[in-house]
Amino acid sequence: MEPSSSSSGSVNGSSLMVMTESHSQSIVVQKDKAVTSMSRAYLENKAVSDAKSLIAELCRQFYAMGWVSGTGGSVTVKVHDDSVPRLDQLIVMSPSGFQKERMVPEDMYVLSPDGFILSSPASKPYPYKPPKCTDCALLFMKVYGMCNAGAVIHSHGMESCLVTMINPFLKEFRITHMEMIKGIQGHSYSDELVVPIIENTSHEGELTEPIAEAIRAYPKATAVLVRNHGVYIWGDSWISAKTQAECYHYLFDAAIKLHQLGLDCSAPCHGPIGKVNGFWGSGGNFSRSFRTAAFGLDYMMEPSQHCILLDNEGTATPTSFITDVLFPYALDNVGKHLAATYGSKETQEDINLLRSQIQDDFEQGVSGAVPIPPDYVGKELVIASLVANVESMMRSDRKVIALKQLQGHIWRTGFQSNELVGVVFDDVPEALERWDASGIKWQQGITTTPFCQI
Ligand SMILES: CSC[C@@H](O)[C@@H](O)C(=O)COP(=O)(O)O
Ligand SMILES: [Zn+2]
Repeated sequence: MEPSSSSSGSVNGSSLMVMTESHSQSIVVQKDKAVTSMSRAYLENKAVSDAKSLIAELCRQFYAMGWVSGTGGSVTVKVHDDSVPRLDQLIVMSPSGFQKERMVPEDMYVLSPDGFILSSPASKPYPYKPPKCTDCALLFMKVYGMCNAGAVIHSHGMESCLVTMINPFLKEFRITHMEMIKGIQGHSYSDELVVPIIENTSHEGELTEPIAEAIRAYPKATAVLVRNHGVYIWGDSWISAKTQAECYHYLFDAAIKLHQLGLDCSAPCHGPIGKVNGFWGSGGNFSRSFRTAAFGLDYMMEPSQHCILLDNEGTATPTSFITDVLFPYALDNVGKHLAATYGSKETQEDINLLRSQIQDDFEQGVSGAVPIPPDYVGKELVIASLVANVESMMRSDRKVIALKQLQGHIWRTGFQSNELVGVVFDDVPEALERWDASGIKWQQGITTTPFCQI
């Protein structure tokens, strides 16, 4: 095998001059005024050659799994060196247009931490093309920079492509209640895993900014799907990236198969998908999975024949508004609200409902229920015990009408006094106006919080 040669080049578009000679002891990278000297010995040390061998081995495995066939897909890892912070570690990338299962360590590129090619593979005779670093290099550098990753895998696995085609309008893949979700960094079994979907472009490099935007919008994500193309997956180390890639592919495959069975992977119960006037929705979770599609697909609705029923949480308004604003507001204001409206018919009805709920809770042994004293002990003591019960119910996220009704009244006061200001997704007002103009009926389908109108 011919030795690797050093060469000039950059994958990040900055000016660069690399001065190398095959016998020299160091490689000098001059970009603008900064000059970096890199020992040739360091570029050829064991850690670098281990990283090159690792990529060759991973590509053979990924080829066998159908992730990198037809030269598609690509892999990059950082050169592991305990003494160097991850952001300063050298980077190894696979070559472009190369049959992945036939790659050897000498075919790899070595890049500086900021994306300058420090070492290129030697040319090979016809019918090989002149060597070129992977077209994914810019994307890989972006992921390294934004996510402090240790490795990135770009897969063309069929499941990662098909899962983006089930609904061409969806901008997210969502799945929940699958054991393999635990394999994704920061997720547990019952979490909802959300993977952003970006649109494909003619050239791989043009995906760089859309991927960066998706990473900014989904800080928890460790993968981005590219519609009709494949997926980018990263992790702290090559082991983490590989493990997650296996889990992601499993979950994409599961979602496709569940869909074929008419089942919805984004609903906790994985119940039947409901068909809504020409496009698929899901039984219990239509709005979350399909919010993007729903707000864009009104041309499929026939005026006056149907009504769009909108959920609030995650559909019209971000879930974070409910969890971070509305719930804390109700918690903070329950005592104040009860004290201010204690004598009103509405609040007395709320209190009666709570009394009867708490009575049931006692009988059924629900923990956290605090006895409510009779009225004659005085308003203050009654309110104190009501507040304790409401706090306990909210901590356990109880879905009982007694709680929801009281919360609704507290939020109504908050909206009326402008202490609360509603938030809706950007596309909601425009969609509602369009539906109104087209005669399409719509309704906010809030059953448990009737007064929480945004
Ligand atoms: C089947 S060719 C696919 C390529 O155009 C690209 O999508 C890809 O993933 C691999 O790019 P490469 O430059 O060969 O590393
Ligand atoms: Zn690709």
